[in-house]
Amino acid sequence: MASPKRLQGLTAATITPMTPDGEINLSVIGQYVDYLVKEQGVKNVFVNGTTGEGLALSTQERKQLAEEWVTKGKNKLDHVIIHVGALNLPEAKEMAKHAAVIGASGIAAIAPFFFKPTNKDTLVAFLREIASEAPGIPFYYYHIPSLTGVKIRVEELLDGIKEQIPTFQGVKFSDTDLLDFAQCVKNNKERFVLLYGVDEHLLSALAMGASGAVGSTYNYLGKKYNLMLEAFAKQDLVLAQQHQFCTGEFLSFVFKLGFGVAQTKAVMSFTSRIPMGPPRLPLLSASMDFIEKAKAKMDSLME
Ligand SMILES: CC(=O)N[C@H](C=O)[C@@H](O)[C@H](O)[C@H](O)CO
Ligand SMILES: CC(=O)C(=O)O
Repeated sequence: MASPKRLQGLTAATITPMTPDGEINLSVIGQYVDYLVKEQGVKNVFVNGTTGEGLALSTQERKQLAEEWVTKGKNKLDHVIIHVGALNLPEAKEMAKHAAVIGASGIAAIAPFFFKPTNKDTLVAFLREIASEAPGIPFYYYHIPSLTGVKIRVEELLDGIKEQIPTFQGVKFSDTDLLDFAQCVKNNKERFVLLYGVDEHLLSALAMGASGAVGSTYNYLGKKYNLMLEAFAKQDLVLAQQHQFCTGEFLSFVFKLGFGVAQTKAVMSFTSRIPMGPPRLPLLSASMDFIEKAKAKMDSLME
């Protein structure tokens, strides 16, 4: 699926569907692809990331999911990016190689977060080992310091990275440091794709020059966010704000109830009517109370 087109617009960070007893459920992924494309207008996916509980899955499960997304996305999706980050290099490399073999459009990796890289050079050395297993497809760095604890600034990381990692293509920037993000855009807009990953702040990142966005809420609010991207492209800031405020109202509401990957699975289940199943421990399923309230709020906003 090597796509000549540069990644832009919205990318859904996919949820990993599970059966009621906690096995990965590959059988609904075909339906999931159709839902994203037809109902949300989202044609790019980021598989096995945070939302996909990638770090709670075995390597075998991650490879099966990657294959299913690539297979079912053929001729429907523009980009299938596989997150291959792991705490150990051998498995990360194995998944990178596998992603290339099955025809993924790109790979991404987070920084390892148990033994952490303490400086830019060790992080680049780690990422380079992974990227070199998939020399024919783009590599993206997934920056999510709130979860990895690795706070090396992306501005610094990008300086000279192409010389070290020839397939380096961009960053999924899941942080609220918009100064760091702006510096990345300023220094690299022509060379790299800079994807913003905090959905509720996307409009601010667009103002800073983001190339696109990767996030969990584009699974079920993609249509709204696409309207926002359109309004922004037409320089209709007032309309763009209205769309950001609408999705923001939903998120602000669910944040107060307690919101994370488990709740995202529940919201996607009632929005798409595709059963996403429970999350895997240590995450716990969303409560019935959460589901009822979140659904009522969604219905009131989308009518
Ligand atoms: C921590 C986390 O999961 N971040 C996601 C992507 O990076 C976002 O898409 C959020 O889920 C979203 O912005 C809602 O807070
Ligand atoms: C949100 C996001 O991009 C991820 O789940 O990895």
